[in-house]
Amino acid sequence: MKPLLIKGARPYGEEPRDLLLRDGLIAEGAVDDAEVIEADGLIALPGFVDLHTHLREPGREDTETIATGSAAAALGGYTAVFAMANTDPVADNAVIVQHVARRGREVGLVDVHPVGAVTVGLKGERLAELGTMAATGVLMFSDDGHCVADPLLMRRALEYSTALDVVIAQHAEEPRLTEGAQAHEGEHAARLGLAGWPAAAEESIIARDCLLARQTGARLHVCHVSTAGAAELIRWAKSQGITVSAEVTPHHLLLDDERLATYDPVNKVNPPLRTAADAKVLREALAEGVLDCVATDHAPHAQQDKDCEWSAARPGMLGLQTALSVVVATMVEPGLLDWRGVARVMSERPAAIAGLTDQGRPLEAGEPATLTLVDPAATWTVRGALLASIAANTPYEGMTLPGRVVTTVLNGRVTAHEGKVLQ
Ligand SMILES: NC(=O)N[C@@H](CC(=O)O)C(=O)O
Repeated sequence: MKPLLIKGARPYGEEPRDLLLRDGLIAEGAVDDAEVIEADGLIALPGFVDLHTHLREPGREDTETIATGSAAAALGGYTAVFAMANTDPVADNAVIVQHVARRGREVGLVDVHPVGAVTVGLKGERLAELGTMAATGVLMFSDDGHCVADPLLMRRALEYSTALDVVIAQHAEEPRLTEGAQAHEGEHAARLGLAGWPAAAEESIIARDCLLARQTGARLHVCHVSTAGAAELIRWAKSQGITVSAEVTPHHLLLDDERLATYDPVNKVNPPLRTAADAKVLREALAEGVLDCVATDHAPHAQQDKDCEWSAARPGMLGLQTALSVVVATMVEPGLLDWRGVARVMSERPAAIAGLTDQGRPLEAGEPATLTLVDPAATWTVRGALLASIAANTPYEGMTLPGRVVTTVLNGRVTAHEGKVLQ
């Protein structure tokens, strides 16, 4: 691999500096034979880490594969993704998680970390073999798409996780409170006659799980926090020294339940789009560090599962290629985060939460050459059909968003450059 010289990029948006990438690392000094990327005006950040991606393989390769999802990730500036376990078959055993990891390595565009299921078949009845999966390198377990609703099962999972030194990521949704739920329980759902998904369904599980994390000393991670009350609970738990971390999705930062008026199922997602007041609190909580990181919850769905009546549509939205731009629009442009802050919420914190040691590293000599170049001045118009995912269910269709990922580098190798994936 030839050395690569990135000329004039601004690490973390600060003073321009040349970055020499050699043998997979950021190096000191200069070389004559380096390939050059002119990066005047571009911002260099550590490669993004997504703790919450649905890659759909095995089982729904008609909507996404590990190859197409990895391409979308690289184009979105990501260098590592955590692939959720709600595949078919479910990733609840060593064979499936090893298969996902191996396919990720074969594709080679992004580090693919399989998430193991907490319970067998995501059924919430008995624990999956967490230890066997952890022995293959699984760092995070989640029944995402489903809540581990049984408090005793959740307690046991947290207890095992401490011995295995892994994270349990909870999809916080008390199922009895969301039976038949279609949208955030509030004014807009009421007007459309859609059954409500109350904030308390999310918040009651978060409160319970924080108490269980305190009891067990485990590392609890809360997926896709979507309400103001949930952010308050996380704030309280952290103030008590409970080891809890939390993510927020780009769509919950930008969009709200006024979108329901369109009656377009592209806006159907789990947890649902909440109120504008919730979104504002989430942005502030992310800026403050109460919420640790941004995670996409990239959830590709087939056209027939989205272009149908609301109640029949599957919940979920694409997110990998639009995440950075939505973070720029919601956090950077309003002055809530600077580029150091973007590095924190998109890369450093998610890497630390999962326990990755080769991602989210400082842009300094001797560190892995794993980084993303962003053009802060560019804008682009989102077209679902042009995204790398097989599915096209983006809620940002036709929107012009600020900030564009120009180049992604994983261990010294360019994986995406100017909108093209480089294998
Ligand atoms: N987040 C979503 O809206 N969808 C997720 C699973 C889920 O959480 O329902 C999916 O896998 O499609």
